[in-house]
Amino acid sequence: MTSHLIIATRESRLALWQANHVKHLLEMQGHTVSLLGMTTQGDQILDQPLSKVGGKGLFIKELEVALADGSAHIAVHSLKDVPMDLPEGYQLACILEREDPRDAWVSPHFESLAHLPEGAVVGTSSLRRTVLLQALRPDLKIEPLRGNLDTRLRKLDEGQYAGIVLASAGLKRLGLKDRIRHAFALDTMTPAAGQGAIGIEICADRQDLHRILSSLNHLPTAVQVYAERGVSRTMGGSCSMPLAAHATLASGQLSIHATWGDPQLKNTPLIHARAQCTLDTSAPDALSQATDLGKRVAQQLISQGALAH
Ligand SMILES: NCc1[nH]cc(CCC(=O)O)c1CC(=O)O
Repeated sequence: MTSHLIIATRESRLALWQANHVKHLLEMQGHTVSLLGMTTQGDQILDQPLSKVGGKGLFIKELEVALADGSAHIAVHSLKDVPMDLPEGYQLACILEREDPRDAWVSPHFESLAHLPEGAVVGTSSLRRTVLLQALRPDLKIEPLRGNLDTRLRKLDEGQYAGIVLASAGLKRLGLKDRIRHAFALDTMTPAAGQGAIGIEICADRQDLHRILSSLNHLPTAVQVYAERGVSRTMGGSCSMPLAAHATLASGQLSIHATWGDPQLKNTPLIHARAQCTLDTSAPDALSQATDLGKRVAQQLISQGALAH
C-alpha cells in the first residue's frame, strides 16, 4: 500500500538536501511525499557554541512537535545531531547508508595542518574538533565558528580563519567536494558518533510508518552507528563533551575506536580505547550487540580516567 507522507525538515541547504533525498527514496517505492520546512532554535541561536545553549535537542524539538500534532509524519535528521535518548514517544525508524564519515580540512591557502604557520587561527565550535586539533598542533588558535555550511564557508572566505574543519559528508552532499583539501585520518581526527549518517524519526506508535521506512534501513551503517552511539550514551555524551567514536564493519567484525578529551580543554592527553567483536548483522539483536560494544569501549575510556556525565 502506498501513502502520502509529509517530511518535517530544517531549512538549511544540507537539511533540505537530506529531506529531498529521503523524498526521492520514498517516491521510488510509490509513495507521494511533500516537505514541511521549519526553523528550529538551533538555527536561530548562532552567536554561541551549541555546548553552551543546550545541545543537540535544539535542532529537532520543533520537528518532533510537528510529528506529534500530525502536521508531519517523519523527520529527517543528520544522525550526529540526534540526542542519544529521544523523548518518550519518539523513535528512530531507520538509518540510511552513510556518506563519508571523515572530517575535512577546508582552507583557501594551506594544503594541510602541517602547512599552517605557528599560531594560525582555525575555526570550529566543536569541542571534539578543538581537542583533536590541539593534540595535533598545540600552537594553533582555535576560534568559534557556527552557522550552516554556507555561512561557515563564507566566514572562511572572508579571511577570518586560516582554515576550518567540516564534515566531509555535508560538503559532498551539497556539491562542495572541491572545497575539501583532504579528509583527515580516522584515527587522529576521529569523527563524532553517527557523523555522515541520516536518521529518520517517527512517533513510536506509528507501526505503519515503521514498516514503510524499514525498507530504507541500511543495516551495516545501522550497526556501526549504534556502536558509536553506545559510546556516547554510556559517557552521557553531548556537545559539551569532547568525544569521538568511529566504528567499521568488515568480514563480520565490528571494530570501534573512541577518543575522549578533557572538556575544560586543559592540556591533558587524549584518552583512546578500541574494541571489536564478531557480529552477524542478520541476528535479531544485532543493534543491541553493537550498542553493547560501544558501551564496552566507553567503560575502557572511563577506566583510563575519562569522566562520564
Ligand atoms: N553539527 C552540524 C552538522 N550536523 C551534520 C553535519 C554534517 C553532515 C553529517 O555529519 O551527516 C554538520 C556540519 C558539520 O559538522 O560540519
